[in-house]
Order: sequence, then C-alpha cells, then structure tokens
Amino acid sequence: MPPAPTPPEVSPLPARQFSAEERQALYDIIAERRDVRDEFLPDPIDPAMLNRVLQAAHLAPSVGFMQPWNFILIRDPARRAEVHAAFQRANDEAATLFPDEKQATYRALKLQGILKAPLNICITCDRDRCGPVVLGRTHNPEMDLYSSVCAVQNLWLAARAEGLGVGWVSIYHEADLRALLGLPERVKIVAYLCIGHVDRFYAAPELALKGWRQRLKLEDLVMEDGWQEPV
Ligand SMILES: Cc1cc2c(cc1C)N(C[C@H](O)[C@H](O)[C@H](O)COP(=O)(O)O)c1[nH]c(=O)[nH]c(=O)c1N2
Repeated sequence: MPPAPTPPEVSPLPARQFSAEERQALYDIIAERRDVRDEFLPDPIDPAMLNRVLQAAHLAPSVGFMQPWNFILIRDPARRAEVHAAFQRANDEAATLFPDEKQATYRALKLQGILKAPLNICITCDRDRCGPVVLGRTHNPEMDLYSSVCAVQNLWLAARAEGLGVGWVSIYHEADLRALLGLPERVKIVAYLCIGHVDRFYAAPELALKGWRQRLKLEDLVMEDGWQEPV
C-alpha cells in the first residue's frame, strides 16, 4: 500500500477585528430575529438574495466537515397546499392534547405561513453523506443532525439581515412530509421553513406576547462546573 499523504502545512491568518458597530449589528440581528408565521408579503425573493441566504446556511459548521444538508426549495402552490393539509391534520391532533385551559389559546395561535410565504425551504440531513465513519460522529451519531440545525440558524439570521422573515414549522407527521417530498430513507427532515419578505417583526417572541410562555432568565440557566438541580 502506498504511504498515506501527509496534510499540507497551513497557517491561520491574523484575526480580523470587527468594529463595535459591526459587532452590534450582529447582536441586533440575533436579538431581532423572529419566528414569522403570518406577516409574509407576496413579493418574490430576488434570486441573488436567496443565494446569499443559502450561502450563509452552507457556511455552517458541520461534524467532520460533513455538510450533510440539502435545501429543497418548494415554490409550487399545489405542493405547498399538500404540505398545508399535512400541517392541518397534525395541528388538529395537537390541539386536543393540551389541557383544556390552554386549548383556546393554542387554537388562536397562527403556527405557520406555508401558503402565505412565497417560498418554503425544507432543510434535510443526508445521514450517509460521508459513509459510515465520520470524524467526530463515531460516538455521537446524532452530530450530523445538530450540524444541519446550525445551517438552519445561519439561514435564519442571514434572512433577518436581508429583511426576510422565516418561520419554522414542525407540526406534521414526518411520514406525510417524507412522502410529499420523495425523500429517501437515509435523508432526515431537519426543518421545514416558510420564508418571504416582511415589513414588520414582533419585538419579542410572538408566543411570549400572546401569553403562551415567557423567556427564561439567563442567570437561571447558567451553571458552573456541572449540573445544578434548580431549587
Ligand atoms: C425546532 C423548532 C421548531 C419550531 C419552532 C422553532 C424551533 C427552533 N417554532 C418557532 C418557535 O415557536 C419560536 O422560535 C419561539 O417561540 C421563539 O420565538 P422567536 O423565534 O424568538 O420569534 C415554531 N413556530 C411555529 O409557529 N410552529 C412550529 O411548528 C414551530 N416549530
């Protein structure tokens, strides 16, 4: 067997410093990103803008640099109507599972913009992209799924920077969506997203504003050196 090639010598570049203003812009984008359900405008997304947002997603970190994601763009209204029907079925089931006092609030919530948004994007994880042995995934096989979630978050933040709203929909039976999108067995659905232009964003999570659940305090979530059971 020929000897394995040694990796080339490479060195990092000096760390680029970001100005206070640039840093603040990033923190503002993070703070002002919202899950958008109902505020989509019908305007189509410019292909160059969409490409920038998808490039941002594609720059996400991934275990073993696996890049396990695909981005399925769903524009066809007929296909979106089928996805919406799958949502409706699951949502009707979900509503009945909450305690009585929460059911009315649940039913009043808008939880998707599948038909209103001009574009839906399904982000998937191809679990076999690099064969069975992947650097960093050997002992924790779910790391490829987490990597794909990083792509989702990059997309979500880039979209906010572009003035696009994104809403994540997870109310469906996986089998329904898999069949609609023709996914092979090895490909897992990570996120089903509705995306489009918006001209307003809620100042805080809509679920908080509408009394479903409030943001937890950061100081109650930070722990030192190990798990501490809340008192
Ligand atoms: C994995 C996952 C899945 C879902 C969500 C998020 C994530 C991360 N969210 C959005 C969620 O409700 C929202 O992020 C929180 O309420 C916080 O609000 P902001 O995202 O800060 O606006 C969401 N929202 C919704 O209306 N329908 C849904 O099915 C889902 N599903």
